[in-house]
Amino acid sequence: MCKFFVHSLTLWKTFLENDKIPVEIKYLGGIILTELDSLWEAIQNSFRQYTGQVTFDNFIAPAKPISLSQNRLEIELPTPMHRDFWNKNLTEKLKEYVQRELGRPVEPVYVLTGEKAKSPTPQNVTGSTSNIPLNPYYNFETFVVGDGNKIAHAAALNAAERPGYMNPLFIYGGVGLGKTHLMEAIGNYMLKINKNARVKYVTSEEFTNDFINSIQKRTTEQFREEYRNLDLLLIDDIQFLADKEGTQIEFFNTFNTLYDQQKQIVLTSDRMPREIPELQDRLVSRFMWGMPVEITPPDLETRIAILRSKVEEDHIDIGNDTLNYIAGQIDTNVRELEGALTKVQVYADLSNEIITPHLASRALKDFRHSTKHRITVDEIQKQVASFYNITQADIMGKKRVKQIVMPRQIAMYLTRELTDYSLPKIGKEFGGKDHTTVLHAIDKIEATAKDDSQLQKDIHKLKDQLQA
Ligand SMILES: Nc1ncnc2c1ncn2[C@@H]1O[C@H](COP(=O)(O)OP(=O)(O)OP(=O)(O)O)[C@@H](O)[C@H]1O
Repeated sequence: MCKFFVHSLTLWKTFLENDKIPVEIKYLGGIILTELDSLWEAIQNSFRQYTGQVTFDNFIAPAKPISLSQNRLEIELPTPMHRDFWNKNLTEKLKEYVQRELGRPVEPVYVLTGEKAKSPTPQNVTGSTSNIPLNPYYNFETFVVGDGNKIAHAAALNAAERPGYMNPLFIYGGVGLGKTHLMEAIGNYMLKINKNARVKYVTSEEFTNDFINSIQKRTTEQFREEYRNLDLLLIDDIQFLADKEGTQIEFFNTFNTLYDQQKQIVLTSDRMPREIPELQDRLVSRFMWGMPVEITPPDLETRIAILRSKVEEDHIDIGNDTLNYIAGQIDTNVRELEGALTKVQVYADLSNEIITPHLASRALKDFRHSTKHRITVDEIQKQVASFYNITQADIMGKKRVKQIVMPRQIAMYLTRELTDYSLPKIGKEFGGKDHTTVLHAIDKIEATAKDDSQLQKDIHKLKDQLQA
């Protein structure tokens, strides 16, 4: 980079900072990336893993970051419905991702195109000690009970009414099926009964960050004080503790302290405790002490009931025939179902038409295509494991025997082929392996398959099964 250019950048940076807009500028092969650009790119990548394609295309892609200051991120959205959707479904994840990227909490502010920013509306819950405030919408009243979630719902209600009785409550299941909703419902219930209840909701990544920060700042005593004096500890996505040995030890001690005091612990995960790779046996066994409960995808009737409850709540005028149509199109997960409903509303609003099944079919015309091809790493691992008669834990573990190494490499290869995961992300999903291990696995399978017709057939069969 020439001297003059560096000087100009420095001046520009100084100018922006003096104007109280701290902006980090990076020069990447001819493109100037501000802190905001690179932050937004990282956030979009995280959302890509979290939501389905439809939600991403319709709600995340149209959002534009406008400015970033010490504690405020301004985002422009095209319609009020987009703002509602972000408020209801994406804000907490956004805050979590920003905190992870910047290492500081930032409050998002949504601005509609052509509208000036209003002050942020933090949703803090009185009495909660959480870093992440509970979402007041996630309560038992708004949770629709159906076949796939009735046991989990009953167990969650029981944990809320009789804390410590069934401990821990471990809720597991696929993406967007209501695990966080149920978990936070327990917290909201407890705070309704007693507004001074000490409730803490964090993701396992945040627990890890808090722990690491406390070591760095020499405040582990404070950390322990905070996590071990609670009435209710809610930890979301516990599977991400997988390869974090030190954090697992700390969590083990936190768990024991709360458990001994009969304080309720609620954990969610995308899989059963024993299927979480590299989770210490003593944690696996503790997670099984209470009652692991699964949430499975909702059947058609439950999906229709969920849509009805959403439109009633938001006072939206949509006929049952349209709701039935939407519910028939989306059988992936409830987050996608909500996304589809909002998409139909936005479409009707923009085209100034009333909502009918025909309009819904136009609005959702790309939906089937985009959801059908969304395959998860979990599905790939399970499918490959059962194909080769080994377990998912073998696929994610470290055993070097031949019967396991090859299927593991095939699973990594298929993940690269069938998802948009990066090499480091694949490594993480396979029990915290390095990206070079993943690259080696992919190269190995590609090279072997060239001359091995049986391997080619196996890969084809697996792909067909996964895409069916
Ligand atoms: N049974 C239900 N009734 C009403 N709303 C539901 C139900 N199940 C899920 N939802 C809604 O679907 C959306 C996704 O749910 P939630 O975030 O709890 O899923 P999750 O299982 O935690 O997903 P992830 O694994 O991606 O974190 C939320 O807006 C939630 O309110």
